[in-house]
Amino acid sequence: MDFYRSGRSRAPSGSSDAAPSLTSSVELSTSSLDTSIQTRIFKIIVIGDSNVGKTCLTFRFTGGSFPEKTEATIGVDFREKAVEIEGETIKVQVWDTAGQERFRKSMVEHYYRNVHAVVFVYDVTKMASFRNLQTWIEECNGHRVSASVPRVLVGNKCDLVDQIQVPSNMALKFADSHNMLLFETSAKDPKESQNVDSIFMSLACRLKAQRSLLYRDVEREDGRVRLTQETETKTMCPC
Ligand SMILES: Nc1nc2c(ncn2[C@@H]2O[C@H](COP(=O)(O)OP(=O)(O)OP(=O)(O)O)[C@@H](O)[C@H]2O)c(=O)[nH]1
Ligand SMILES: [Mg+2]
Repeated sequence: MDFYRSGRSRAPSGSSDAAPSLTSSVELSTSSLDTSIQTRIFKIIVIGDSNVGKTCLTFRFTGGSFPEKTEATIGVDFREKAVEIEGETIKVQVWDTAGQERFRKSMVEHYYRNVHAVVFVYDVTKMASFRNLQTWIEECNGHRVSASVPRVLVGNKCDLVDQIQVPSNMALKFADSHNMLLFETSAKDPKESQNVDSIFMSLACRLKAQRSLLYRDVEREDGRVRLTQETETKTMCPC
């Protein structure tokens, strides 16, 4: 699994296609070293039926508020947030995908390419959105997303307590059977904002712990450096 790093001249709109993987040995000038190893980027996609609240959840995490008004997402919207984990600043790049088939079909390949983690969302007040999770999971599996890519399940709109259709124990059973953590939350309720944050933070922590690219053996010669990439498993995480 490769992790993107910012400072390598790729905007979110460049998508994973434009984001070349790091090779095992990279030569950079000293001046570009600072920017190239500054920030790792984790690509997290948010998937689920239209209207379940994907845009609102990603907005809550990256912007800290609930959007007054949303429209159906067309293609994908990118939102980013820099988070600090164990002293390392990591950029969480959230791909807010479209739930409507007609707005997503040309983009699906891009969603799954080089994805680092997947957030499946359903609406706790709409049983159909929960039942459809199976289809979303099949789509994800159909795009050869590795089993090592962490996945979580999110039941949104818990503030609508009188309208809940999906019981927690049913959701928990489903999550367990797919080896996912379950978060029940609300993008709308400000008291739930920490819970929304923890969806993405738990993934970022897992990704950081799972595999870490380390740069070692920095050789400085005539203002140039050689970086050697290593992969290491880490277990420490503050989350
Ligand atoms: N009560 C309540 N409403 C919510 C919550 N989250 C989202 N909504 C509302 O649900 C509707 C759909 O939200 P979006 O975030 O646009 O849904 P989406 O999943 O992004 O939809 P697509 O872009 O079409 O896939 C909007 O009217 C939101 O205001 C929530 O936590 N509670
Ligand atoms: Mg949306």
